[in-house]
Amino acid sequence: MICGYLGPQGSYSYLALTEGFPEMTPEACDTFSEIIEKVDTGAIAAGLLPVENSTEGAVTAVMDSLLTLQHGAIQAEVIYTVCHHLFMAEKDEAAMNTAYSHPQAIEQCRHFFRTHYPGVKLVPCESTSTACLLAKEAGNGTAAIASRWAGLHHGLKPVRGNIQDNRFNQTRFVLLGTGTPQPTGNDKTAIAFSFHRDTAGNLYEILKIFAEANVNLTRIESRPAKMELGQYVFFIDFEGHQQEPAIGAILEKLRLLTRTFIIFGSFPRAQRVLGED
Ligand SMILES: O=C(O)C(=O)C[C@]1(C(=O)O)C=C[C@@H](O)C=C1
Repeated sequence: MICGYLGPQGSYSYLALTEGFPEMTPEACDTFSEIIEKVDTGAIAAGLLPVENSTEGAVTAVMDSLLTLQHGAIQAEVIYTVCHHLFMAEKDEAAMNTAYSHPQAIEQCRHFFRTHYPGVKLVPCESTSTACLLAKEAGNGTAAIASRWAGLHHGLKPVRGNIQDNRFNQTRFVLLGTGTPQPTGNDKTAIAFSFHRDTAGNLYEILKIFAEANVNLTRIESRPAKMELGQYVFFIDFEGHQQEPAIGAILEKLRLLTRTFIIFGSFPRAQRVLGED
């Protein structure tokens, strides 16, 4: 089964995919929206996407792209411990003037650079593994923030290890595919919705439905609806599976109260944390 991920090889998406789903054949993609589109059209069977990080919060590009999802559904989730390292083509710290990485990784290491390399310019690029290719190509003075695996795989020299600002740095990924996995008794459901009008108590009414059914929410986020200032799309993850009658009843009530209403899927909760070395 082919599974798309944010490439090239060595990105955290790649590491989470190969450790979490070793039976899949990884296919490198350039963007998160490309992965979603390919799953939706059936060009690939599955895709792995980072959705949130314990330090930096939501991966907003993924959330926005998920709103376009048509046929795909979340099948599973994995949690990966992200441990960043600093690499250069030649180990020459004094010459370092630029460091490339994915925007999420840059934010996860910002304090480290302010403290240790305040003069180094942090430049965002498509992924942490693209950063390795850029550092290799540019050579002198250019560094990459990436996993140890990626840096060594792309032939770079390690400069500093464990540079993330927070020792506890985990990213949660979801596996997109098609169909709905069977309930396991320990599942989560992910949805998004918007409201018809901006009126008092909208969100309260939704939260009350969950509270009265005694259903625990595991995540709540909002993103701009990108239509008008003050209009939002809400993303909620909660415990339970859409095929359980109590959860099905909640979803029906929500559908009546909302404008856009998307069920991203019901899937088993992550059982263990990957990437611990
Ligand atoms: O650039 C990568 O290595 C990715 O897989 C992307 C990504 C992200 O978007 O959050 C994945 C995990 C880390 O939090 C940093 C970057």
